[in-house]
Amino acid sequence: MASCLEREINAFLWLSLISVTSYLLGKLAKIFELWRKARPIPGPPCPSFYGHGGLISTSSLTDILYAMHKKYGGVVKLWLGPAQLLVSIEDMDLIREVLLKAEDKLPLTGRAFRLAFGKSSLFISSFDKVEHKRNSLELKLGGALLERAHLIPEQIWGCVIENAQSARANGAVDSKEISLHLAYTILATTIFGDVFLAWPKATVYEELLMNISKDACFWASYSITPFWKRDFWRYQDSCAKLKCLTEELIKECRQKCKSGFLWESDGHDNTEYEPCGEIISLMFHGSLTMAALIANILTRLVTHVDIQDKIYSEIVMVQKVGRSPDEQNYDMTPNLLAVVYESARLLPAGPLLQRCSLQHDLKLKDGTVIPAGAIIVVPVQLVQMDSSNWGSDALKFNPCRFLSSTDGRCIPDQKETSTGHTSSVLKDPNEFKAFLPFGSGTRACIGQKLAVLGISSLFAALLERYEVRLQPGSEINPKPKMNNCILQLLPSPQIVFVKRSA
Ligand code: HEM
Repeated sequence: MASCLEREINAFLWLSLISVTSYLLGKLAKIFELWRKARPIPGPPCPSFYGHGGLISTSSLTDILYAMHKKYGGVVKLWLGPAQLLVSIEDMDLIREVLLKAEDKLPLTGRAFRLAFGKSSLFISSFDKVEHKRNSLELKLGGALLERAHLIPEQIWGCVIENAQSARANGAVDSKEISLHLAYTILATTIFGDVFLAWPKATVYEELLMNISKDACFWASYSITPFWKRDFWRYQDSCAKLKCLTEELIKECRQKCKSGFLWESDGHDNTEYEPCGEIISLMFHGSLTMAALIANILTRLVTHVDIQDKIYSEIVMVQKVGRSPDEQNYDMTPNLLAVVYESARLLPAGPLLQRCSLQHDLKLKDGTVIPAGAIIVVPVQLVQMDSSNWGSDALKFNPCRFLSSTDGRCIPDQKETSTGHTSSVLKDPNEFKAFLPFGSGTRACIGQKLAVLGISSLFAALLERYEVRLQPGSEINPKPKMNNCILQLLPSPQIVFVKRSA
């Protein structure tokens, strides 16, 4: 009896040993396979078993990639660990191909959103799981919601500015703070409509969202969720409160407006549709990215007063012609839109676009094979400031590059202002292969149109009423830095909105 039991234990132990060993051997085989496949990709030799991790901890990844691309060409590999390969693509011919073919995203982004806001079918790794939701949301964002973003009542912006200025003794406002508030108001009013404008908890909601956005990347960076940390639970508590408020707002919207836009199930599956996580994720990503762009535009306008004056002339011109409310101002205000695009070019939302192909190796037309699971990045900040893509003034703020003019100029003159005709025509930004602030390909931003229209309508309303000036003594030479996972100009200048005379 005893020897029978002994034999069974022995058999069990052998089986366990064999399964653990084959599992480890499988893992090892995968690592060797990855090394073999990665070998032809150019890149610096690995300094240790742990790869180039040490290099990355001492300087910014963008700076490292700049040096590596200069030395090794348009495709470069770096090892972040023995089994973690990063491949950076700077070659313009390959970028669009990669962004089209590499359909998945890194799991970390999805993790940050899931940890903060719960289940969402947007901002997740696998393209297969996100494809349907992307398509249906893109339709909604490009239809009725786009119109709402364009038609936000202009008086709202007056109230926002006046309240912000009166809260400060010297009347100057911090450009980053006001931009966050403006972006949040555009997006929330677009998504929730008039219900949001009358909602008494809008300020509390904004504070919670902004506080959470400061910590989201930090808590998601833990590979094991830090349940033992008190601050983590405080963070989770704020996330739960935000979720409750969102549910409350959605409920109110459902009651007050019969046709919701984002919170209706599109009938794709029979499972109960849960819009909360999705709406908070959109509010989170949209508010932060739009705020960064608004702050950037404000900084450009106070430092390029001539351009600000020209945009004002353009807006006056549009008023003279008479703008109908359902008209989208794409062809009416080319100079304003050129400023929006040029600001987005010089300061994209993040320094890198990231992708991966979870299941399959990626074969590119130049013969490069990127192994499945490798982290693929496009150093968008480098690409958008590269003189070989943008000419010798690539580092300069020059909105004219997005304009073509029948007479060779790009800004309206006195005569055009009085007649109401402009000779400037906005070029399609997609004509520029190296213009990627909203990404490109299968996982490109689906909010691009909404963001551009919302922001240009905002600036049309603001500049019509106010002149934006730099507060004397405020720092005007900010450097782009990563803040809450978004590239921003820090420190943000103090600005004053001076009311124009009637
Ligand atoms: C200035 C504002 C914005 C910027 C600069 C921006 C930028 C980006 C970028 C760079 C990506 C990744 C693209 C890629 O990997 O190819 C992205 C993804 C995304 N954006 Fe935006 N975005 C902005 C506003 C918005 C808004 C207002 C919305 C919606 C309300 C939105 C919705 C999305 C969604 C859903 C994705 C994820 C797409 C996916 O993973 O499949 N974005 N955005």
